[in-house]
Amino acid sequence: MSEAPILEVNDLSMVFGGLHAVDNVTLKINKGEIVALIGPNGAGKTTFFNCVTGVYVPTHGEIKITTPDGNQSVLNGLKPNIINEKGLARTFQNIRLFSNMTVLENVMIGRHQSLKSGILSSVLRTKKNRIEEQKVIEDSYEILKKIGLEMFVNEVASNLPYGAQRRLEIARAMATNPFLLLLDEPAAGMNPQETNELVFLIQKLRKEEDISILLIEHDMSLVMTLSERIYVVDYGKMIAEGSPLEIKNNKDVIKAYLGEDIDA
Ligand SMILES: Nc1ncnc2c1ncn2[C@@H]1O[C@H](COP(=O)(O)OP(=O)(O)OP(=O)(O)O)[C@@H](O)[C@H]1O
Repeated sequence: MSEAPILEVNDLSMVFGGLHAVDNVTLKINKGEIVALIGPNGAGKTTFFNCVTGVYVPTHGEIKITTPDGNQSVLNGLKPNIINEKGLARTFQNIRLFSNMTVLENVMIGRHQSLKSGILSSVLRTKKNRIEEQKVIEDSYEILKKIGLEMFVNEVASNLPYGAQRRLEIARAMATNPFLLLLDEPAAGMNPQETNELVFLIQKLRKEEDISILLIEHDMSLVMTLSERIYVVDYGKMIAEGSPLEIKNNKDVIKAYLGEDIDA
């Protein structure tokens, strides 16, 4: 019997006033896949992410996950922190780091949710709390090593080169121990070398950390290189789904992108 998809979104709609930002979208992600969600500006991609990660409660539809231990749950109506605890982590279109904190501290914030000590033991600095805090520091450093940012460990986040700041966001998301990572335009603003490093990093995370990835991206070369499957939305509606080759040759997609460069 084949495994259940780790994410299954059925007939999802999000209506703002009269605007159908997401209109009856169905999408699934299987374990270990790298999947892209693409579409012209304003097509509804970020709104879709916001529904899946609990920022918005969808107007209609169901969002269901199957965790690596086989537990299924419906995410509709859950708060973002609860969805994060269930194993979905995301990054945002615009960098959202704690810019005055160090690189390590930014990752530790993501990691802290795994702390089991209560507030009282944190205040009293009990032995259990001190041990957990040390573990958070060690785990956070290990994550920075995996992402290739350990050389910046004590640097203030805002001092990092742009591409490294974007990777730090991924590190912070990874600190919450996700099985599914949602990346919203991870290559936005990157130069070609930073984009190449990002491609390598995403492939490495999938391979070594046993996670799946759903990404929104306008850089078609990156999308075509990384994705096994691509979903295309336009005006909130799903207009195509397929392999990179199928999507490249799809007439509806070419029409939606008319005037935009979809050559890999
Ligand atoms: N909170 C909101 N209230 C009202 N309208 C919204 C809201 N959020 C998004 N929209 C509208 O929904 C539509 C889809 O926006 P969304 O940001 O999801 O598109 P997108 O595909 O991510 O675009 P881009 O590629 O430019 O980031 C747009 O018309 C946008 O103006």
